[in-house]
Amino acid sequence: MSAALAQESGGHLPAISIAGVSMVFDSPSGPVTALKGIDLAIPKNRFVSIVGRSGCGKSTLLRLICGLVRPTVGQVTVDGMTPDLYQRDRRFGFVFQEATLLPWRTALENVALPMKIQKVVQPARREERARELLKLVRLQGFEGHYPSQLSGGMRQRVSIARALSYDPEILLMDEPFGALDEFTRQEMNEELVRLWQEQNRTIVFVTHNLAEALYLSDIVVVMAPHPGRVRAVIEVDLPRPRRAAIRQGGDFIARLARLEEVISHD
Ligand SMILES: Nc1ncnc2c1ncn2[C@@H]1O[C@H](COP(=O)(O)OP(=O)(O)OP(=O)(O)O)[C@@H](O)[C@H]1O
Repeated sequence: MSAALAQESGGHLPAISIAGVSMVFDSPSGPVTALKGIDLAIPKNRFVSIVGRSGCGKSTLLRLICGLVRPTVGQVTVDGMTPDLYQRDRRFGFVFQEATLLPWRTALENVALPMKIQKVVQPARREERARELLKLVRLQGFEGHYPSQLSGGMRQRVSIARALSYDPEILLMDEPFGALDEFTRQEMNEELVRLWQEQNRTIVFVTHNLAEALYLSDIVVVMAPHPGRVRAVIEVDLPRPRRAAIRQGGDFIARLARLEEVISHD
């Protein structure tokens, strides 16, 4: 466990513990070491971003956390259990870069669907809950719209509402705003900060955008490539609640410059 993060978790069981993890993939040109010697403890209810150059293993780390792949060496535990068990018992919420909505279902139906498939909410409550969630992401009035009738930002809001539908304690987000224009991206950042502040959840958020990582996070994990490893774990002690204007402040700009320096240290 990283000392900084262990301290951050106040000595309690972290939400996610990654201990001595290495991940080697077979490829036609030989083995690829995607991750090497990763030790990381992600505390409960914190917003943690993972940043780093392309190919440094950010997505692989997320896939290990949710049990989509198993480490070659080392151990991943989520709330004290294996990722598989956690996924079966409690479930992660996922949001990916592309809003993977079903085009033939309305926004309301897309949000309600996981509750139906996973039978986690009483049938009579599903529609009501889907409506509440769409309201939470400020999409009231768009319940009957199909994905093709929504903007990219709106589709990502539907994805977030859908990920929250079965009330996951841990939300895994892989470049969720990467395909959005800068203005919509900042708007979505503010929405996510608001949502996170209203609800207690652990969020692990992968991004290439350092300003986004700083603005959103309590902790930024900086990774380095070849092989993928943790270069630094940075605590972001900017006050909360955070408003968009904080990005123009000297404190924020100085932190951003330091973060850029750490990343470009290859
Ligand atoms: N299934 C796989 N088979 C072989 N190699 C893989 C596989 N998945 C990932 N890799 C390799 O592992 C390394 C890390 O990939 P990963 O996608 O985790 O990086 P990333 O930091 O998320 O990259 P990006 O920022 O470009 O999305 C890369 O060299 C990639 O080619």
